Amino acid sequence: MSDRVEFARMNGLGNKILVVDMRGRTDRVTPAAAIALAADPATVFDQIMAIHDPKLDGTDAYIDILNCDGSKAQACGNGTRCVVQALASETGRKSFTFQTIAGILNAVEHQDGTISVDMGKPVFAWDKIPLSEEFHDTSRIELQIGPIDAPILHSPSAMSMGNPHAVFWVDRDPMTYDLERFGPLLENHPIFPEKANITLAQVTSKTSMVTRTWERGAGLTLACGSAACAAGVSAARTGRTERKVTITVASSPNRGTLTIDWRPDDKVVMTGPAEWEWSGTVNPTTGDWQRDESGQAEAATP
Ligand SMILES: N[C@@H](CCC[C@H](N)C(=O)O)C(=O)O
Repeated sequence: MSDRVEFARMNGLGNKILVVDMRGRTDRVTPAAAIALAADPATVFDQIMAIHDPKLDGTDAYIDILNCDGSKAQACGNGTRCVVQALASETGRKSFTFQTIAGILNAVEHQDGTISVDMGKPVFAWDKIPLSEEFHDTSRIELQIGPIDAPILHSPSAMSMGNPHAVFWVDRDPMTYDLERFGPLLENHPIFPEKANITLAQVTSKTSMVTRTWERGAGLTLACGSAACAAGVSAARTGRTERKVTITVASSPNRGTLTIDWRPDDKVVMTGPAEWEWSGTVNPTTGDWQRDESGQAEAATP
């Protein structure tokens, strides 16, 4: 087994993704490799999407997801779009089925280059999100930050999109809140035994919202796809919007957008772009890496 594999530096609305090709191997990208790659300014990333051989009939690949702190994640919407773009470019195929620790994901690349991922069904039960306290109604849980009589953020909607999310409803642009300060406090709050991704969501019409996310295991990122799904579903669930919304991700370059459609069959479909930046090789155990000389000119292979 070679000590190096191919990888691509990609992004989904600015969410920094490394797509690592682990097919044909039995080893894994180690947390140590992830931490080393995240510490290098040239390879700094939010999530690694490691593509493995399929484990289940009917699937195209098993995807392992690592945050930049080396922890595992159950879902990564922006990263999944990057994997689709990489594999579509390699194979010419347009639709794929992946297995992750959270379940099966179907995805398709459209004619215009955008990619739709069926992110599965949302989960609202308090012990499945999970929360550490019983809440009959998780669409508005007791949690606040700031002065007790004038909280800055309060009563988020909690849910799982495979991974845990809390969505705080705000009435002005999410960029005007000090999420860098509140994010770590909320991510690590004891109410979230497995921590949580923290999103600020401003509803701007029945079909549009603006979001910004502090990610579990990654901190302030430019975009988070599963958080956009959580915000879209939570907004519809609480009657703030319709079930199909356009989400402007406030922190992404040029305030990019994702479409979130919570379909009648309960599946959440996220649609948006993915972008290849450059390719190289990496040692999945140590994180030692090298950029392809001709990387800029190559097609988007993982
Ligand atoms: N950026 C991702 C979410 C990544 C996982 C998250 N940090 C977690 O630990 O749950 C996305 O686009 O969904």
